Amino acid sequence: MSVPLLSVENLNVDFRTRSGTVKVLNDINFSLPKGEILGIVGESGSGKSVLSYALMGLLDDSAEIKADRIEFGGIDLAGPASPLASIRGRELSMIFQSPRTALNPIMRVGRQIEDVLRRHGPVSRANARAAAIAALARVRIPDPERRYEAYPFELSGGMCQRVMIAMALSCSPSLLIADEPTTGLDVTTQAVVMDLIRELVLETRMSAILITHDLALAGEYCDRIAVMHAGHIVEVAPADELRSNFAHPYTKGLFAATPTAESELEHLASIPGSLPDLRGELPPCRFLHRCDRRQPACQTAPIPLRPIDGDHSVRCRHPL
Ligand SMILES: Nc1ncnc2c1ncn2[C@@H]1O[C@H](COP(=O)(O)OP(=O)(O)OP(=O)(O)O)[C@@H](O)[C@H]1O
Repeated sequence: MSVPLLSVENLNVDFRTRSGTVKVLNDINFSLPKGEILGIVGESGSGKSVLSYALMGLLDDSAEIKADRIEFGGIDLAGPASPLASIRGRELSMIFQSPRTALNPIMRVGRQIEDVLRRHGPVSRANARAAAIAALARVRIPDPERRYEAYPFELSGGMCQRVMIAMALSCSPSLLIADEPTTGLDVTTQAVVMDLIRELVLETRMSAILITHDLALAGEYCDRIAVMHAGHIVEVAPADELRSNFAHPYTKGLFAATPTAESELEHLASIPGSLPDLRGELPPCRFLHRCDRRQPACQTAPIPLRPIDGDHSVRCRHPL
């Protein structure tokens, strides 16, 4: 098997707060080959954004990050001399939800791209404008010379997200992390933005992590999907395998709650209960109190993510 672009082993993130330690991520393990799109899916509060911020080194000082290994392109990102700050924006890039708020409202979008190029890339002042226009053209923005001059408020939400993608890709990163990149966009624009991300991944052989609460979106655009619940990866599998052979009761619940072209609204089921409070003692299975398959053995630690078939792993004592 080829060496993955990113390997994460036993990543844990706690936050120190006035009301105690919040154990947000626990025993996170996954790897990402070159050219693959990995979806990270889970309901709100499951830890998807904290995971992406931890990988980007963007968590604030209240976060305590521990990992046995985070290796990116052969570089150790978990050690004390992590070069993360110097590769962020260049090798590792991120796009966020709400592109309009991520862009500077009083600066022309072309100049914002130029700034990124000049900060991270080998682009001279004389070439920056042409390079920024080329970056806009690459994300299929029509009439890029004219759009270079636009302010964010003059562009639609979909166009702003393309500008963000242009900025993120301007230095040809090896990994793009997209955190809910289509939130707030209408369905047609969502598809245009996701098609663009997929095309660019294929074109450049970069890898991508798509963070989303939308299992259907992940199923359509990702090669593999990791399902998160309350700070654990509870299941990971190739997208098709997950759809046809999900093994974790939480994944089953997520599928039952996900609309499809055929499903009718009244047949969608919500997942019972809510995420556990992440302060204080937590059971080894954080889904325990919501699960209709729980058994006494589910209270016995540890419950690791273990392979059940090829590239398919599950963290459950009593899988489906
Ligand atoms: N700075 C912080 N201090 C304490 N707890 C935090 C902090 N940041 C995040 N959390 C907690 O971490 C958990 C995971 O949050 P996160 O934002 O990663 O969830 P998410 O899955 O991305 O949700 P959403 O889809 O709503 O963005 C939540 O319980 C949240 O309250």
